[in-house]
Amino acid sequence: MTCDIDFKAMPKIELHAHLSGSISRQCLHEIWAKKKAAGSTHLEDPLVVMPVGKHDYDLNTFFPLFSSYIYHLVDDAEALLYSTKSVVADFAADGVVYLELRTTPRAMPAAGLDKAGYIGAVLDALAAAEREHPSIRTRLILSMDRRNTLAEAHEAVGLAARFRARGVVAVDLCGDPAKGDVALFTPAVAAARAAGLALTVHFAEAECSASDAELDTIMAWGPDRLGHVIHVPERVKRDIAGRPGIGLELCLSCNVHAKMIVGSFEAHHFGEWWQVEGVVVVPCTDDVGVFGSPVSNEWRLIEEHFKLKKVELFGLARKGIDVIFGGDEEKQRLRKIMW
Ligand SMILES: CNc1ncnc2c1ncn2[C@@H]1O[C@H](COP(=O)(O)O)[C@@H](O)[C@H]1O
Repeated sequence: MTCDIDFKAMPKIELHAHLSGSISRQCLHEIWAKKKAAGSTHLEDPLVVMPVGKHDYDLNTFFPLFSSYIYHLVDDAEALLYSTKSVVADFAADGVVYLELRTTPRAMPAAGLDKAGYIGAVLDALAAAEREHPSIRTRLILSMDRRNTLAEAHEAVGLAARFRARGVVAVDLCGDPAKGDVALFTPAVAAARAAGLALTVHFAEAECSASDAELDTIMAWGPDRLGHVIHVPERVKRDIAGRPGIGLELCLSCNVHAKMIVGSFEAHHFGEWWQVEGVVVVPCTDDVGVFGSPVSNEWRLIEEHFKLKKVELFGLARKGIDVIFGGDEEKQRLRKIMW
């Protein structure tokens, strides 16, 4: 028997959403159609490149979507503004009342935007979207990419510090888990901490990124939140559970569709973590534009596969407020909205 919750109407928070991966195919198509009509793109229609209903991207086919397609399509200020506003509108329509988007600073030479210009434009778009959708508040996290050099990582941290007053709250480490050595980023993480920024890190996403050395390095950074948290040995699980207040951003549909876990939803480690004392589990979408499951559907899947009762679902959703990076005032606003 299922409970009768309207998961779309339920006020929700979303803390792990990559901007470029959250753009809907329809929005990408609209951007493409406009460019095509103006004769300014030779790219194929996104609805051909990423057919509607196709969500089975694995880690080998997923990352190239950005470098070989989406970044070439969303490559100017107009497309960036349009797509960012569309992402926020989609989350707001899905009942999200607080959204932390994350993005990797990237220059857009065709638009004359350097990395700072890119972040400024994203923040402008978030502010405009909030004016159009007053139910939702947004913050921005800047991602360091595992393929970055240390200098590039420092640049991302510097931008995060520079744009703090405009709503950048944290830094993230993301990117292809098969690439890079996270130990390289320790000085950049220290700089982020010194600047008062929060820290969230993609953690044990793939077997190849779950070596003892990598997990120990990341845990030594003292992350506020961890993303994915899949290939975690018992020893490290105990370490996580021994850090009260740590947030776990778990992305069920992403992990299932990308075959990052063995088995389907009922095998997801959400089932293992959601009741662990002190740990705050927050269901997130990761890349709703690619994996196609809005956060309302992630909650529905949780209800379906883990049989949480209504009071448990609402309690879990509200608990997520404790681990947002948006500050006390925002937490208070959310506690009023979320029962
Ligand atoms: C399987 N889940 C994931 N694991 C690791 N990194 C991911 C990711 N999903 C997205 N990204 C990272 O986010 C970038 C796209 O958004 P932005 O251009 O930054 O807005 C991707 O290039 C990748 O580095």
